Amino acid sequence: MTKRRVAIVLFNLGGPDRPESVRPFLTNLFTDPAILRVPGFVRPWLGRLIAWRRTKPALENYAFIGGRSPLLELTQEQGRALDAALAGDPAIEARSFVAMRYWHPLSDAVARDVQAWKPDEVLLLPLYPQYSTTTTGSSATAWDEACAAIGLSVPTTMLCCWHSHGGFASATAALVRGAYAQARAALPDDVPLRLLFSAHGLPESIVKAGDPYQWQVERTVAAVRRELGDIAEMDHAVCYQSRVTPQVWIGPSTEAEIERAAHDKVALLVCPIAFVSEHSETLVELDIEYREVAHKLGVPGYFRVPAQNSDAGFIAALADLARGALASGRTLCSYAGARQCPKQQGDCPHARARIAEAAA
Ligand SMILES: C=CC1=C(C)c2cc3[nH]c(cc4nc(cc5[nH]c(cc1n2)c(C)c5CCC(=O)O)C(CCC(=O)O)=C4C)c(C)c3C=C
Ligand SMILES: [Fe+2]
Ligand SMILES: [Fe+2]
Repeated sequence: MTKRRVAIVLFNLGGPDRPESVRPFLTNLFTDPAILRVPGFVRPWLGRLIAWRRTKPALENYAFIGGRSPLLELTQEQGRALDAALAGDPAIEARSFVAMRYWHPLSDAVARDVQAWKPDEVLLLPLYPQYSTTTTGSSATAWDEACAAIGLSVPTTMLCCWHSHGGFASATAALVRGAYAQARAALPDDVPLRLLFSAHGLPESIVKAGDPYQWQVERTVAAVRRELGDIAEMDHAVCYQSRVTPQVWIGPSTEAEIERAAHDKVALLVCPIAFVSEHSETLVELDIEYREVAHKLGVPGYFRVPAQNSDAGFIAALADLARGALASGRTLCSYAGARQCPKQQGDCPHARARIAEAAA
């Protein structure tokens, strides 16, 4: 039997590869219409201004981790692990390609690589479990534009979201259990421990406009808690980190939850819930900045659950998602046009479904 050649395109946000890249990376981010929702004629100017103002704090953050983001290497490693997990499949020959949204490798170069590989079909697999117009939606738009520019027209499936996938939830719960055991062993018995699920924040206006991200984050938390076994009932909260604009963002903020923990005299076990790789917002914001805040406020302990990276259970979940999407056959959820998860306020029935070939 001839195997179908499937190009799996892993979407992620991307990060600067050296200090000089920080400003152009931020400019790409803040001039994206999915991020900066102002009239088109204002966006290039305002986006550049915001990027310029953000450059100094961002440089300071990246300086803590060697002046660069580890996101590309970690995503490439996930791709290699996924290819290995799918290697025994009798029906497909899968190869992963990483397409970053705001720094290299960008969609246009990746689309050319995919075209050169001559796939029979393409699977777009965002490394964002929850759909947001600012992340998955924006990457899908960039991908389509890149394909249109070079005439790449191959049947394409997109997994729009996988917030409640069982394998993803159980792999995450296993990481939580491991970190919980270490935290408990380090704490005196009479110090309670609270599990803080910390997700990337979003301006409230974007959620009010129908973005399903926050709803899906809550679904992920519920799915992980179901898998936590005997620690499922432990005190927990969901909060949002990384606010970078003056608008109102969804809350409660992670800082506010740290203050509450100090007041309640409980230790914290922080679980990043919307990132599946380590990067500046886990390694700097969670591990350095918030740890320092917790320490200053007298929180009796501060621990962190590692991001999934290439954890075997997580990669098995990605392989299961990929197989499910490819095997599901019919197009159910066309992302052409709207660029939004089709069922805005509810669960997405199409999360594992085969999605439209934009070019068809
Ligand atoms: C309005 C600004 C931003 C929105 C909205 C936003 C949404 C969003 N982002 C992620 C995941 C990541 N963000 C990362 C970096 C990053 N994000 C913003 C701004 C917004 N993000 C900035 C300015 C930056 C750069 C870093 C900084 O200046 O602090 C990263 C990668 C970082 C790395 O080190 O590689 C990720 C990943 C999600 C999931 C999300 C909404 C759902
Ligand atoms: Fe979806
Ligand atoms: Fe972000």
